[in-house]
Amino acid sequence: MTTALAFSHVDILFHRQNSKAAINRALAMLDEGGTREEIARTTQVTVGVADANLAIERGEISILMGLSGSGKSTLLRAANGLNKAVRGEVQIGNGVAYVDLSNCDDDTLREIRKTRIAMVFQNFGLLPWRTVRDNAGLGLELRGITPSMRRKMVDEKLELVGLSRWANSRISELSGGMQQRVGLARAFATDADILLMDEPFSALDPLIRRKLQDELLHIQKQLKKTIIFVSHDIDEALKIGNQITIMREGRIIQTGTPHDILFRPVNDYVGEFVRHMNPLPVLDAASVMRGLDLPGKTDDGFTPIDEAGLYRFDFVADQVRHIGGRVHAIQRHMTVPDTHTCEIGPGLVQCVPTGTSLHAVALLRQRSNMPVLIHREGEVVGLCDHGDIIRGMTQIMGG
Ligand SMILES: Nc1ncnc2c1ncn2[C@@H]1O[C@H](COP(=O)(O)OP(=O)(O)OP(=O)(O)O)[C@@H](O)[C@H]1O
Repeated sequence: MTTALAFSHVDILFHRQNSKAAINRALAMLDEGGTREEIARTTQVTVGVADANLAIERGEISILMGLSGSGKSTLLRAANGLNKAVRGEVQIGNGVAYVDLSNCDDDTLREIRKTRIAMVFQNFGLLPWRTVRDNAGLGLELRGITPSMRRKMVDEKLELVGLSRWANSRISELSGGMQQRVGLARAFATDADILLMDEPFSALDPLIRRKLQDELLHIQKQLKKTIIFVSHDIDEALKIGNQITIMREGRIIQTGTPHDILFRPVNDYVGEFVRHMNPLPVLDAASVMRGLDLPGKTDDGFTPIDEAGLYRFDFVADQVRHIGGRVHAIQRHMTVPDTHTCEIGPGLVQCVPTGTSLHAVALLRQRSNMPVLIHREGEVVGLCDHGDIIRGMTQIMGG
């Protein structure tokens, strides 16, 4: 069971007096295809979310995107029961069974909110007079975690965001960007496995924002929480999301990977959203690689890997050989390599998983000065040389 949270045919409607009759009338109109405006005019009911279906896998970052009023926050708040679905189910999984948040009793809901889900708001609501450690531990304190346990949990997270030596400083002594990092540490310090983030970075200047996105990805790599993240910003969504959902007027228009949203938009509305995006960060090795003939398609049992035919891959010995006889060892990365930290010697052939970004592949090509091999679960399936990288980029950019 890998789904952490699933919305199934969820309708969330608002009526000032919470009139059942008005809401039922609005539901009937929804079913007949009535628009939000028609429903509001006839019944005074606001359609927050209509017929939302979305499954979020454990350990993924799922982004809700859309224009103002499209229903992002309303759907997010249904994930911790702050908004109740008037119809449909919001299922939260615990690895064994699912609980329907819109129909469970108050004790169950309270327990789930206390142990499973944490909400992170814009600017994180830090308390300036408290220390960094006490701010980062606020959520744990509210949950009644003991001071010694709290300290251990918080100090680990402060280390992850590089703020260990500021633990005893007051928030007001920190720069804006550092304060936001305390907020991130706090979000991740809770023992909740699901984080709901409502535009946490939206008020920040672009440079700090990009840095915090990097921090978020860095922490997430280690902690693997399930995150639902509301954003207005398609660049942010494509950078940090494993899954992106585009909403319009309360309805989900498309859900998919960043690649799907960018290259397979379901309609012009989604297409317009991504039209001005730079697609490069989303391209991965699999989208540009050349398939390798394996093994021994050639007379001598080797497969050429560069365009000039100087280097050949020996599938059996797991080596690359120059036609002059020189052997080049292969450095296999079983997970996507971090190009900031990994050392690449010239002449050492890099072999990376299919999900490695084109940007990383291009860097590895440049630093090793050798074509880059691509593997799927350990089996070499393709390669990227200069020509493949450039061809991939120009095709995507419409060249
Ligand atoms: N508690 C509420 N009572 C009445 N209407 C509500 C309530 N919460 C949300 N709405 C309405 O539901 C619709 C969706 O709002 P929501 O806040 O989810 O949009 P959003 O996409 O998050 O917008 P933004 O990006 O501006 O935050 C809007 O028409 C809003 O006015």
